[in-house]
Amino acid sequence: MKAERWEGVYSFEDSPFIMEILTELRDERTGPIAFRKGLVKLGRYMAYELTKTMETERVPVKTPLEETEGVIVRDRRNVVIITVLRAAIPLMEGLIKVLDHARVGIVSASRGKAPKFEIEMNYVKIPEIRPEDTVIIADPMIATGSTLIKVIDEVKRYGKPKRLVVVGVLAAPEGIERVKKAHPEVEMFVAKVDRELNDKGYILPGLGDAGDRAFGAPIKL
Ligand SMILES: O=P(O)(O)OC[C@H]1O[C@H](OP(=O)(O)OP(=O)(O)O)[C@H](O)[C@@H]1O
Ligand SMILES: O=c1cc[nH]c(=O)[nH]1
Ligand SMILES: [Mg+2]
Repeated sequence: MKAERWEGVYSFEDSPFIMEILTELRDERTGPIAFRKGLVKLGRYMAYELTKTMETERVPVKTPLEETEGVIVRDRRNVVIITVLRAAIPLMEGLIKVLDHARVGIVSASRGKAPKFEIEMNYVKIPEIRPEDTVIIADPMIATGSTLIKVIDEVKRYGKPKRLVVVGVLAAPEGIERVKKAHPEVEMFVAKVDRELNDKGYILPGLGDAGDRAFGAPIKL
């Protein structure tokens, strides 16, 4: 895990396994089945990395032979995962394999076209957020940051957690800047910080439209 140039922002370029998964996700030849599987794998591995930043507790444990000392990851018991539709569905599936006690919130967020990138958010189901909770917002792409800012604004209405963490695949520097400006306390864990955005708001080199790659492009009726 590598600290980025923004406080509380981390990437995983030093993890060959995460970089291999990212490479497969980027590859235009990767179809939806492998793309979804890649997101699940990445979610699981990033959750495992996240547990290294969580509070632990030493506990007594009795083996069949004698008593010894064990460990529990205390914070793992108090997790809320917020899944940002659509592309975060497989990412959440991976995260919850490690963070299996998690309560889950679902929000829809659909980004409009450039240059306004208005966010439509019309489905919001979020559980109560308690002071001991680590809230993990799962969204694979942080591009302009507009989606994330709107989701965090909404999440904060449900309570003040111990930690507010974003788990994503790729982030653009512009998006990180905007999110950190709006919500400085947010921590961000992404596989990689990419170069820039193009004029349509896509991350470069990126992986394309994460929702479409995972589930197929929707049609307008
Ligand atoms: O940082 P931003 O510029 O706001 O863009 C990022 C958002 O774009 C994608 O969602 P999209 O709106 O394409 O919805 P989808 O997952 O349904 O395709 C992605 O999953 C993020 O939620
Ligand atoms: O590159 C991008 C930017 C926003 N949303 C995506 O799915 N991909
Ligand atoms: Mg999309």
